Amino acid sequence: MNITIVSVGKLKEKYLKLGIEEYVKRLGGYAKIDLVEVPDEKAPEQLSEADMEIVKRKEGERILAKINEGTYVIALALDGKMKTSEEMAADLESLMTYGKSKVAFVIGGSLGLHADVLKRADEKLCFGKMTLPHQLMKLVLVEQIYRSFRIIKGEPYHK
Ligand SMILES: C[S@@+](CC[C@H](N)C(=O)[O-])C[C@H]1O[C@@H](n2cnc3c(N)ncnc32)[C@H](O)[C@@H]1O
Repeated sequence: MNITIVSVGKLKEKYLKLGIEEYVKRLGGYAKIDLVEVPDEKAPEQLSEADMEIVKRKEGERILAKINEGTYVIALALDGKMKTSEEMAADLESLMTYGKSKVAFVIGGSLGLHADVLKRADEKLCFGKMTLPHQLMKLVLVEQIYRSFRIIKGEPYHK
């Protein structure tokens, strides 16, 4: 499976970089993982609704430019569907079974994802009701993708 994770903004914190690199390395035996970062749009604290829409739209256009046709898109969103790790593994396995071997996970910037990205998405996935910073979200996501492959392969993984 070819997995792309498209996220907004550059990952700066070393501890997150190291954690993500570790899981990407572990995933190497199961899937090809590409991490794509698109530039974030500068967004001052006080923005009108119209300005927020502009920021999200610009970031959204950059995200969509990185997604090829035929790719199955999973947008990470707070109003998405919550799954257990076993359900996520089963869903990834059925995507592979039905020939959907290119999957892109998309993580929004500080204002979230634009409606156009959500429209392009085949599903929306939620990791719980709490908002995580997008860079930490990326670490949690790669760990869960790794866990999914361990579950798919029936390999031991601490609970
Ligand atoms: C800081 S959050 C943005 C919060 C923004 N207010 C919103 O409603 O989307 C940045 C991104 O991280 C992802 N994210 C953060 N927490 C999440 C969660 N619990 N479940 C799924 N995605 C999450 C989403 O992709 C979100 O767009």
